[in-house]
Amino acid sequence: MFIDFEGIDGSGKTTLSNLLAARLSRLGYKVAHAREGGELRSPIARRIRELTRDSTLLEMGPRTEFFLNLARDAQQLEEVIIPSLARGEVCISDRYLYSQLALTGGGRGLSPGSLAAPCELASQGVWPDLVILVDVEPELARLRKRLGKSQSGRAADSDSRKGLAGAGLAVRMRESFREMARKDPSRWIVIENNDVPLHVLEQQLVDAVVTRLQGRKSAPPPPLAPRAAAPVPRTLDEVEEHFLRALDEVETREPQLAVWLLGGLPGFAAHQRRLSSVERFPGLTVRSLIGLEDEPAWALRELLAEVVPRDVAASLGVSHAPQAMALRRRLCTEAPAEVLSGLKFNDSAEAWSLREWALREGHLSNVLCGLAGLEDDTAWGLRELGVSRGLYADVARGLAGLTSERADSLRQTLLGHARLAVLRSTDGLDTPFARRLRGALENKARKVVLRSLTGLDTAEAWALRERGAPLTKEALDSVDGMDDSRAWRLREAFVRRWPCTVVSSLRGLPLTERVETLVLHALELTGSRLPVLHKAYGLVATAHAATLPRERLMPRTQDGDPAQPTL
Ligand SMILES: Nc1ncnc2c1ncn2[C@@H]1O[C@H](COP(=O)(O)OP(=O)(O)OP(=O)(O)O)[C@@H](O)[C@H]1O
Ligand SMILES: Cc1cn([C@H]2C[C@H](O)[C@@H](COP(=O)(O)O)O2)c(=O)[nH]c1=O
Repeated sequence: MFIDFEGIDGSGKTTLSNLLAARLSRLGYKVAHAREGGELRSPIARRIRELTRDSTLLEMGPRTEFFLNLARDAQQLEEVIIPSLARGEVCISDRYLYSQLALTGGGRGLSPGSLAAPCELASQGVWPDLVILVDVEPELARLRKRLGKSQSGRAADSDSRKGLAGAGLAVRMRESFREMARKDPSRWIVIENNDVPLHVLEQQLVDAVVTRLQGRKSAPPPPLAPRAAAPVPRTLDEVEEHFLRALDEVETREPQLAVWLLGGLPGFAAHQRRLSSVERFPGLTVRSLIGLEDEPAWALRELLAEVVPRDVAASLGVSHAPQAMALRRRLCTEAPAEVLSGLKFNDSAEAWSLREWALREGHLSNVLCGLAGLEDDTAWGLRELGVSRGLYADVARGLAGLTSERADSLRQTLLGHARLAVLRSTDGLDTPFARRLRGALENKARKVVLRSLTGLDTAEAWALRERGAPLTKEALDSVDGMDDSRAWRLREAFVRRWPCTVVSSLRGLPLTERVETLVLHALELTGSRLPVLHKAYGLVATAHAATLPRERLMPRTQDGDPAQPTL
């Protein structure tokens, strides 16, 4: 029997397909996983995968990508799947040709009819007996994926061609997968992976598969009790209560995700939750302090500095506060990368003394990344050294914030080596070079181009946003905190398509009636689902923190004294 798992990135295919393989083996079935632990079995398929992910190959067209992906699947089929099926095994695959139909048809917009014949050729007529669509809200998939990356120490923005089109691609692919499942219900099973514990999903899956393996006419998978629709807040004042209730539920299923969702949230409620998670997840808890500079945040960082130094250093972001600099001096040996990247836009003598120390210790590439915003001779000398040593991407990262001709001329030099890093270095800048580069890469790296518009109020920026908004949410990310009428028009026009991003783009604005109406509308449209509720709470908590006196932010003991975090 051939079983294929499909779904968007981060939907849980690898997790669930591995769990199924292990359970079936324990039940005595002979099982082969064609991509155990996420690694394709065929070495040739792995090589092709590397090619499709290479972020230097921005010119790769959708047809080339399609044929490469078909080649990868054809090779897996020939080398792994067909031999396994011939041995009478249950063969499990984590993606097959359906992924290519969803990517190239739904995602990239090529006519689905034209893709059928090449897929048929690649398949040799072998199609799965059962396809399991792991369906998930794209925003939740992204949150889980980022959490997973943070926990495994992988960089959140590590470059890959994947994702460069923007998050809208996953939304379109999801629609395409759902459509395929709807049209072929005897082959496809849909497993919803939003708010059901993994062990429940695993059991549901095992039951459905064993039913088929025993030759029983497969009933549709046992439906889970339908989730009661969450009540929707009626005012912004009710958002906190709704969010905290939802967070309690997440905590029972995915405790790490519950901590991750506290990221950057100011205020008493979030701090209280950090205190209760700090013992179990000290690193994640302290990372959730990013952007916070209140007393409880400093106290927690102090407490954890020796326990999770890298996480504490990362939680400082690019803060220039004296407490941040004192912690960086303490942590530089254990966490050089985090400390040095936190020195962006920091021209103080203290920052330079940390950089000098780091150079003596051989951390040139980390120093280069932290030079953003600095134009003095020493910074330029280091950049020249970086170029001479081939550290192109690090030099490019350290050009962020610079608008001089000299900066643009270096960007031009670096373009042949590190295009995406150069593009990112133009974030928020309106220079002739930045405009040219955005024009050249708009259709090749739409996400990065749109993100680079953050805060820009130019005709070029608005035109790019208008063109990008129907395709992907990052067009809305770049209007974060803007009160401009064009920003409002975009938000109101796209709230149905990108509700989460529309809500988060309001963060930093005062809670006016217009803000309230739009946020409540987004919550209504989405049935107050967690990702939108999370963003809504972010903006409410931020607005309240900006108006409350500092001491009100301190968690208090029952006697009214400031609570001290303890381990
Ligand atoms: N129900 C769940 N509860 C908790 N964590 C989950 C759940 N489903 C998925 N995850 C987590 O989400 C992340 C993504 O899952 P996974 O790697 O299995 O997805 P995937 O579909 O294989 O993604 P990709 O296609 O990008 O490889 C992992 O860190 C996984 O542990
Ligand atoms: C570029 C891109 C691809 N996909 C899909 C389509 C492909 O089959 C797979 C390849 O990725 P994997 O990590 O080897 O599973 O992913 C996608 O979902 N999003 C993209 O941007």
